[in-house]
Amino acid sequence: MNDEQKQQIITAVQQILLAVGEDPDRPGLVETPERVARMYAEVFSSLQEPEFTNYKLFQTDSHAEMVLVKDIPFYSMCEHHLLPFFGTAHIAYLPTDGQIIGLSKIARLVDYVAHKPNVQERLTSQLVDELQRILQPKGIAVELEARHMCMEMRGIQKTGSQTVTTRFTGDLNDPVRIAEFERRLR
Ligand SMILES: Nc1nc2c(ncn2[C@@H]2O[C@H](COP(=O)(O)OP(=O)(O)OP(=O)(O)O)[C@@H](O)[C@H]2O)c(=O)[nH]1
Ligand SMILES: [Zn+2]
Repeated sequence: MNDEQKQQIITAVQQILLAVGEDPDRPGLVETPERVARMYAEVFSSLQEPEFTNYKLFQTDSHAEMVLVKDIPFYSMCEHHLLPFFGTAHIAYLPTDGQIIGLSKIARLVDYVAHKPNVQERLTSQLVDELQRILQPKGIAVELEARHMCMEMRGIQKTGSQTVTTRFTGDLNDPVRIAEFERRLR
């Protein structure tokens, strides 16, 4: 995020503080707009990166079984209220011809798709689309479990409710494979 973008956020936050009835000049708040600008630069960092490129692929002899990385924590911002939604991502794929990805890069991909305004369904789809582009695996399974602050601290106020989204593709879009994936998650 460049200085001009940061200044636009600072001005906007000052206006919001005024509009909600606060005094943006009181000591506790004078630095807040700049802090919020730095915070948005961080939580929306992917808007400045048009493509996820930070990954490495490796070749194994012939690993063809399901690779599952589960319980990857993520934090995102709901695009309807700009409030956090957060939880865990579980990601599995079936390698094609032994082609695998560094495990940490799967977690980095989760951060990449999470660091922009989103809805949980699109976050789920984007993970699948990116893995397909990067790995061309024989199949992909993605499950996200998340709590939405827009449903908990306001509005309907359903504290602790969880939203679960899934998407399965290729050879993992099969009842036996899905059951195996779900069994490994529990
Ligand atoms: N499908 C989906 N909906 C979401 C997500 N995050 C927030 N929402 C919903 O987006 C909807 C926005 O509805 P609106 O009626 O426009 O907004 P609202 O008046 O603030 O709605 P309430 O939350 O019901 O008070 C709400 O039902 C939210 O629960 C998400 O990730 N996926
Ligand atoms: Zn919301």
